[in-house]
Amino acid sequence: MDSVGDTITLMKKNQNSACIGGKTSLSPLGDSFVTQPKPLNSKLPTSESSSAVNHGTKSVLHQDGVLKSNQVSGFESKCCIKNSVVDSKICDSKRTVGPGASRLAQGEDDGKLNKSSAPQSGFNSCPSPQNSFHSATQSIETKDSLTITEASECKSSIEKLGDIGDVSQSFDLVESRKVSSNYRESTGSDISDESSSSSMSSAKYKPLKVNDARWIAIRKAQSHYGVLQLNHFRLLKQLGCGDIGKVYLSELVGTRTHFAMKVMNKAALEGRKKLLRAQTEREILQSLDHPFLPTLYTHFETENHSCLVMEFCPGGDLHSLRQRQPNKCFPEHAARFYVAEVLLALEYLHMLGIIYRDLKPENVLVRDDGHIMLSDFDLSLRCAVCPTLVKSSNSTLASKSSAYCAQPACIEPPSCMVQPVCFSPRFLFNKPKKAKKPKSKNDSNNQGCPLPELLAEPTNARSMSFVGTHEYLAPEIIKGEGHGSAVDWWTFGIFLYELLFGKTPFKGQGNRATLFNVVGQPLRFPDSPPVSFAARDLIRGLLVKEPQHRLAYRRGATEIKQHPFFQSINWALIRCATPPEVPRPYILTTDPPNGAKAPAHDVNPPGNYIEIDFF
Ligand SMILES: Nc1ncnc2c1ncn2[C@@H]1O[C@H](COP(=O)(O)OP(=O)(O)OP(=O)(O)O)[C@@H](O)[C@H]1O
Repeated sequence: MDSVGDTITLMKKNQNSACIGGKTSLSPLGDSFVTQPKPLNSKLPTSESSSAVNHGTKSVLHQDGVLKSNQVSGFESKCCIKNSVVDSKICDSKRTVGPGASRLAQGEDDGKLNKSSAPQSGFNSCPSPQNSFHSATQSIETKDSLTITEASECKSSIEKLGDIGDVSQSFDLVESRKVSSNYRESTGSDISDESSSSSMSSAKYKPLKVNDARWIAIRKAQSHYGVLQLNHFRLLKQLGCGDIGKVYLSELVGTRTHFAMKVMNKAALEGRKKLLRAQTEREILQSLDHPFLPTLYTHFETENHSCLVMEFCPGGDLHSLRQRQPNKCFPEHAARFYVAEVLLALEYLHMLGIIYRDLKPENVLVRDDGHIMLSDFDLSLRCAVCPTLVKSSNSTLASKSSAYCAQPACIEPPSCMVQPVCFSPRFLFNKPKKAKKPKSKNDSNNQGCPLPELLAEPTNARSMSFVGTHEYLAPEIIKGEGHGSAVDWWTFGIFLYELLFGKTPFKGQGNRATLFNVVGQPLRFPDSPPVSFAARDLIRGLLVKEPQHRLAYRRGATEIKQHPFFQSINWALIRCATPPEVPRPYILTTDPPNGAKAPAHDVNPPGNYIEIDFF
């Protein structure tokens, strides 16, 4: 095996062929606490597909990441998918605010919000909400350190997935863990040792991945090679460029399984004080197991780079997809579909104590089956969350005063960190003892058994960080008041607004004006396109400036799910719903020009390569 080192070899576009398409085979995940839908597709990857190595073929990459090959004559060196979709994000201008990103007015407007450019006079001269901006600037100035502080103060609600030393052993365990994988271990720390990174992201508690062909391929490769490294992957194409790394379409050599590999330069990260962010992102990714969230298949370090190997989404992002809609707006049914899936992803994240903080169409990727994947966790905040019974099965509020879970209060008992799937039975069978009330007519009609309602949201978490995207920033972030999970519901409202109207509601001439509008301007709807009352009502509920009065503040995602806008959504079966648009298959021709068949273990098969330097 050749060591790639700091220079990574990027295969020429027309050398390997991969085409993405096919039908979904998403695994099931219980809908919050209430439903456990049947697996959508339990048959899944065939050994036939995962072992296929065909040179001189035209290949179709299916949902499970495996190339299904059809013999074709000659070569095809075309990309039949909207290349523009995939390429359109490469190094595009970003809307994200964060350390090192274009925070507030950095580089835009007059730059007065920047620490070094005497910001306060600009803010102090403004009426009403302006004083709040003053504190926003303070937040900005201390952002990096605050982020570190909040990270170390918050005990992680995310399991710390230990490295698995024995590869073959861990591979064997995949099946047997199907049954016992209903909960995650809690950890007392959310900061792992940077030096302890390994190429193994644990499948320990990822029941959805058991039959995933990509997962199986990674496991097999790990048992064959030991720790996976950069040279076990062939980089086929740059998919995008983020604030802390570049993302490449890559192939696990000899397997024809494809991944999105995020490559980050460690020195650059360190220089820009972003090591912690990168680490947070990796740890969050490791903990996820949800149909609408990315899977981290493995991660590894080279001398200079840190690499995350994730699920590849060939459909581009919702921002690009919206640009291609008539009038650059999604029809209401399409918007409903996308926001509903995003809602489930956010709900799951909140249950894990993760506040996402960077929702925007650019971060919602489209899988080849048309369902979504929420990506990009480097701005997310982790904190503890304690599931709280809001409404018992007899429809009574368990306790108004204890209906919300304050972040610090939950750190102590490790039992706080239970998997959502454990909630339902636990509360169903341990109803709070209450004096029995005589049954009303309505109660008896109710079959006596409405499902209990739980709140598992870091609602009361208090972060002072100034992160997000200007047009999407919640007022409490701008005002520097401290924020919890309600910021995600604000951004959710902006997100729905943008999908429906093709623009965000508070956008000003520049970033600074936008921030003033968010804090001080009332919400307005354009006259066109016509949007239903229910949609506008939902947006109004979400875009309430005071987080305490915002929809979902009290009862979390459940409140939003119950809104009439989502009346037609079957939450438990949304993964079976037909997406508004399924991306056309993605084809890359990947055949070596001489038709030579590369051995499965050959990490540098013959052919032309482009050598590129990162950063
Ligand atoms: N799993 C994936 N499948 C396909 N494309 C991806 C995937 N992940 C990322 N990309 C592409 O790479 C781009 C960069 O992604 P990345 O998450 O590094 O940065 P970002 O979304 O721009 O945000 P940030 O800079 O804050 O990290 C994305 O915009 C997207 O186009």
